[in-house]
Amino acid sequence: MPPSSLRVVYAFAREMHPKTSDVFIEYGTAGFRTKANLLEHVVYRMGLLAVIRSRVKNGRTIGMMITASHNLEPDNGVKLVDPDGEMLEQSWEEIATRLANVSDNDLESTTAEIIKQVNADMSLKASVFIGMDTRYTSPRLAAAAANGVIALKGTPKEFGIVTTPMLHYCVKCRNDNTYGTPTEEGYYEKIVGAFKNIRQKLSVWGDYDTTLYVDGANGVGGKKLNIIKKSLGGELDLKLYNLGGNGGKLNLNCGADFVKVSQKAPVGVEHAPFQRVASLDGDGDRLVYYYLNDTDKMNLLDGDRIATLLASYITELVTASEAQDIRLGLVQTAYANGASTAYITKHLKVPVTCVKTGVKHLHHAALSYDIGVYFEANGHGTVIYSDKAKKIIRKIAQEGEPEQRKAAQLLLDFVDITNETVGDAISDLFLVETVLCARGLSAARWLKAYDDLPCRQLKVTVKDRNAISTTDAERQCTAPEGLQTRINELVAPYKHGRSFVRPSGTEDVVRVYAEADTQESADKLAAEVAQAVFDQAGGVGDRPTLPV
Ligand SMILES: CC(=O)N[C@H]1[C@@H](OP(=O)(O)O)O[C@H](CO)[C@@H](O)[C@@H]1O
Ligand SMILES: [Mg+2]
Repeated sequence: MPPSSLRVVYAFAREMHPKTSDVFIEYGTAGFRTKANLLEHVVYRMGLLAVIRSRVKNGRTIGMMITASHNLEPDNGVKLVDPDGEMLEQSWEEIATRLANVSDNDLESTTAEIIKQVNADMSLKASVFIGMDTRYTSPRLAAAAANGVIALKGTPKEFGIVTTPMLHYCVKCRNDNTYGTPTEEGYYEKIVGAFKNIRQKLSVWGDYDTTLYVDGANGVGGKKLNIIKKSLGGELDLKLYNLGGNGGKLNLNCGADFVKVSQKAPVGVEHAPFQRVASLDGDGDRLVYYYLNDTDKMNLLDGDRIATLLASYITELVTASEAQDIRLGLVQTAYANGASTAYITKHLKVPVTCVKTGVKHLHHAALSYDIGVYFEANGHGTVIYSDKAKKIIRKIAQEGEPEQRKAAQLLLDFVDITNETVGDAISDLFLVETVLCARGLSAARWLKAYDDLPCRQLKVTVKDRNAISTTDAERQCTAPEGLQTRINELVAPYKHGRSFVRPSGTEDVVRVYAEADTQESADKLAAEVAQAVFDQAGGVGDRPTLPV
């Protein structure tokens, strides 16, 4: 593109999407995320970057999702999706951060530098898919994103309101047409179609009940399930709550993050004793289950439970199909409940890898297995199957003995229900429902697999959260000096005690995690560690207090 026309682009940027704040913003665990009114120039610039990225990838499609996931309504964010539907390559996060923070005056020269640095051929075509969540600030930001794409002569395609995983799926399909059709309808056809297929092969038995309550977090996931619901026939009877009507506010006292962190039932959902409820987050990429018993006690089935359920069913099918040479493994983070890790290694006898927080790390580690199941405890995860594994299973489904064929065919449906690009609440919900149905399980019986260790998460506000450094998949703290020694001293007296701290990548806080043999102990240990963080890492505001 000749420099004169680029000049017009930057003049337009200054005029239409000026940088109005000097607050430094970083491409974090899940892209840029902050107050929506600070983001317009960032999103416009990510439109520019998406075009450059598409050209570096020979014109393959890149995705842009406007969302702040489980954050409250005033926040928003943007994340980029790479051509295979995975998160943006990590080495580009620093480039994204640089471009987002330069002054309007330096935007032109910095963009030129980046084009040179990544060796982008700006004469190539570029394609960018743009999706957004239901926040009222999203349409304006999506328009800024499209303006950025057009500015560098890329072609934007706007998907309107979609879940984050739907956008990942569409990007993958656009670049690999064997995966499916790159539209919302194509997503329903593949994922919901495979669920209906598998359910016709399984009979409803035992304690499984086809009624499922859903907490939609007043976000996009519930809205999409409302569309899907009509096509499910009698296979699954969805009762949907928190669909965004009746004044329900996005993620406010509801949704997967609220349920997981507070260990409380969300508002806006009717409850019946022992009725299982699936709770989604605001952009439909996280899922947890829970039920209340007859005394209204909360029983949570989180990402660790979903991972173990899926891994054990896949193992069962792989064994029944007699597929040889398929190595299944599970990936977790330090937030995984210690009891789940023990159950996976000792009972399921499946290897476990522990990685840093953030789906990109889990996804990456899962790639080293033939079948990799990865979940964050908060319910974000999926299963990925290598080409080798798929090929072996397909062959058995066609050529195996009848019993082997049957198992392999079920496994192929299971693969098709899975959104392999990224954690997906809707796809995961259909996977969980498949396993519960196949095994005749109620939520209460599902919970019996193992007993979670009581745990607690707290947040501490400090002057600079990056003063905290960690190692060993975030389980050990290397700075500030002395903090890890203090944590070790605090943990020592507790039976089954474990605690770690790390700076959040999405909020300006330090997160504290603790588990122990009783809830009282976990709460106390978390508070003690929070105090240590406050004292030794520059706490601001009120010092955390111990539970009374
Ligand atoms: C403890 C926790 O749940 N952390 C979440 C949260 O990251 P933080 O870096 O902890 O803020 O948001 C991420 C993006 O959704 C998610 O990947 C991660 O698991
Ligand atoms: Mg999310």
